[in-house]
Amino acid sequence: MCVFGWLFPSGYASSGAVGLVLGHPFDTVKVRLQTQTTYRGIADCMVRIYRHESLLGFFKGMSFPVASIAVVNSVLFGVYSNALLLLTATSHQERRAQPPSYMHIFLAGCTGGFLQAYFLAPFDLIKVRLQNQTEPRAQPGSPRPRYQGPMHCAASIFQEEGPRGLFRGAWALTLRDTPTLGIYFITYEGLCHQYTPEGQNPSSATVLVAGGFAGIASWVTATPLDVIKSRMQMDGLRGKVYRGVLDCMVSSVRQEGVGVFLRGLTINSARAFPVNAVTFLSYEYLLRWWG
Ligand SMILES: CN(C)C(=N)NCCC[C@H](N)C(=O)O
Repeated sequence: MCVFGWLFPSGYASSGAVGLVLGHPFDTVKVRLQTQTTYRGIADCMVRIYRHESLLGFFKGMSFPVASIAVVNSVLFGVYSNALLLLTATSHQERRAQPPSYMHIFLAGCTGGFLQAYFLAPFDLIKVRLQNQTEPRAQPGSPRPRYQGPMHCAASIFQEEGPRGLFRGAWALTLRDTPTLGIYFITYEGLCHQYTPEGQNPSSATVLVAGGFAGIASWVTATPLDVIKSRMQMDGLRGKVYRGVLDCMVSSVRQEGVGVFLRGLTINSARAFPVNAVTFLSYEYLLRWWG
């Protein structure tokens, strides 16, 4: 069953993409709050984006995440399923009767998170750079944004910062995703186990609720490093140059206090529920069809 993650990414593409499109406006507000200090809060940021950039401003940088979701989720869920298979020597169906230990679930989730971070890094970098462009849609005579679109952004980063530039912030992203994806899968499997009769598959309602809470639990714990990751990805563009993840943490705390680590927490959590409810529903159904 475990090759399904690599063989059937189209299921992830359609289901994951819907959640991603719905969640993108929240993601844009979160990224702006984490990297720009001019906004006074969620409402101020939303009003200013709407007034200055129109509704389209909320959807900046969306195309690459939508185009890459199938690959990123296939790596994450494929590695997770295969790691669990290696650790427990049981198939998905057998695991309903013989649930794996939480330690195995955590380790498999961390492995998935670690490996997916490298596939996600360049797409996430381009997304964050485009989301941070505050120029309204190009009109004759108006100033043009630095990046004209995702391909232009990728090419410019490649030219200006070299191939390694496309992986700016990848270390912070790996530190963010490795433990938090362990938490993600533990929360999901734990809630499904709790609310499903012995030996049965969880109902769709259980999957949606468990997936939603898994998203919230993982994003709450991921937010501090999410702030650092977003700042590292914007590094250099606005003059500040961090010497590494630790330097970024120290200088952010010095300038803005420890509260800086909570930037975007509320909006991250609100976005996490629907996006991850839909993601886990597609994961469960793909496993059952091809499991
Ligand atoms: C805390 N983290 C990094 C995660 N839970 N990641 C996996 C879920 C990713 C999903 N597409 C989302 O954007 O929420």
